[in-house]
Amino acid sequence: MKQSFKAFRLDKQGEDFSARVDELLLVDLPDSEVLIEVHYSSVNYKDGLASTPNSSIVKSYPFVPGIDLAGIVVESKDERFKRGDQVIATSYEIGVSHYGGYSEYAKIPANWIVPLPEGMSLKESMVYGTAGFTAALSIYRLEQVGLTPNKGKVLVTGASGGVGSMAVAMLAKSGYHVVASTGKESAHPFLYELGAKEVISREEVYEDKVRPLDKQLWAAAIDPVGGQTLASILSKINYGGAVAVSGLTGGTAIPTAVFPFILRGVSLIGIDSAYCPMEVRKQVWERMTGDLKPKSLEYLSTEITFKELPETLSNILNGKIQGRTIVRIH
Ligand SMILES: C=CC(=O)SCCNC(=O)CCNC(=O)[C@H](O)C(C)(C)COP(=O)(O)OP(=O)(O)OC[C@H]1O[C@@H](n2cnc3c(N)ncnc32)[C@H](O)[C@@H]1OP(=O)(O)O
Ligand SMILES: NC(=O)C1=CN([C@@H]2O[C@H](COP(=O)(O)OP(=O)(O)OC[C@H]3O[C@@H](n4cnc5c(N)ncnc54)[C@H](O)[C@@H]3O)[C@@H](O)[C@H]2O)C=CC1
Repeated sequence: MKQSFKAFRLDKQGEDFSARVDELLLVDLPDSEVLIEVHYSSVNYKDGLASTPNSSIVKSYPFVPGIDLAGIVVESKDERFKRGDQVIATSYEIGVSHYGGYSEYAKIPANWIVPLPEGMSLKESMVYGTAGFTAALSIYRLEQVGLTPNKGKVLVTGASGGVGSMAVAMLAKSGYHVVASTGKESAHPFLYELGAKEVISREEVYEDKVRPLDKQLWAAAIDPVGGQTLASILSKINYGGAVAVSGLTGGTAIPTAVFPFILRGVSLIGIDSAYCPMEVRKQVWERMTGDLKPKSLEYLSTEITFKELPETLSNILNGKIQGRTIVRIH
């Protein structure tokens, strides 16, 4: 093992903010049971937020962001893991208050680690990353309240992004009629290729007004956008349908009324990937190697290195990313 290693580190002293690749020592890492040689990480919207000077995500500096990582165990003080094991670590406090994946090495609490499922490579696990896990968890939760392909069309918003594109590909793989909504005309061929049956504009979901109830269009929706888009979706969901909301790229306030809930029995399901219980987490990761695995995972992702991180983190906040971006670390 090298004496020092590379990590993308944020620092803030007063008003001076910096984000650059630094040399770190093992003693710089937070003390945790499992030392991992990181092979891949990924770029999520939350990583973009974390890497801004006035972030609502990172509470203290210096800090290494990256909410996702996959790699090989170097040493472990916990008997559940041993040297050479291939593992995934996403969520919890990783990349939030615990040094994250943009680092050649990471020390992670054993309770936060998922063994790499059989049949999945480290690289594939990061093409999924938190975004893919969130899409899969959304499907899992919608199916728990009765969603099946014969119930009708399923809307996916923010469809060109990480959670959105993963949701389109996984739903299509499972036989759903997917309606993908995007603000980017250039993303239409990509979304059809992922398996969307229809691609619609953002305005076809929300234009400028939310009606208390509207025409019933979709059996369910996966919504990483939130805000007025979510309010509008709720008014257009079929009787007895459900919406799984995970994100806030379109805003945090939801100007809705009680009518979809009390007159159509619509359910609003909150999706949290960060503290999703380990038992459910493992089941969802297993499904991503099986029935939910899209036909071409590679097609969904772009690979970058440390060098391209600053630009990519800024681009994801500006809606300029298509699909998933993985970061090759080792
Ligand atoms: C991959 C996942 C995602 O992408 S999720 C989307 C990205 N996340 C965010 O944008 C959340 C960033 N956080 C905030 O903007 C704020 O913390 C807040 C608006 C959620 C609340 O801010 P406020 O200033 O009102 O209060 P506190 O920060 O002091 O928190 C109040 C209370 O809530 C607990 N809390 C804060 N963040 C989280 C969280 N992410 N998950 C669960 N709980 C959270 C915090 O600990 C406080 O509880 P307390 O019991 O008082 O400790
Ligand atoms: N609840 C949870 O556990 C998780 C939440 N998230 C949240 O989900 C959202 C998406 O995350 P990623 O897929 O990583 O980001 P992303 O940047 O890859 O995708 C975001 C998508 O939203 C679209 N978008 C941006 N502004 C919009 C608007 N005003 N109206 C409609 N669409 C808009 C973008 O064009 C893009 O397609 C973020 O808010 C993120 O914080 C992501 C993962 C886990």
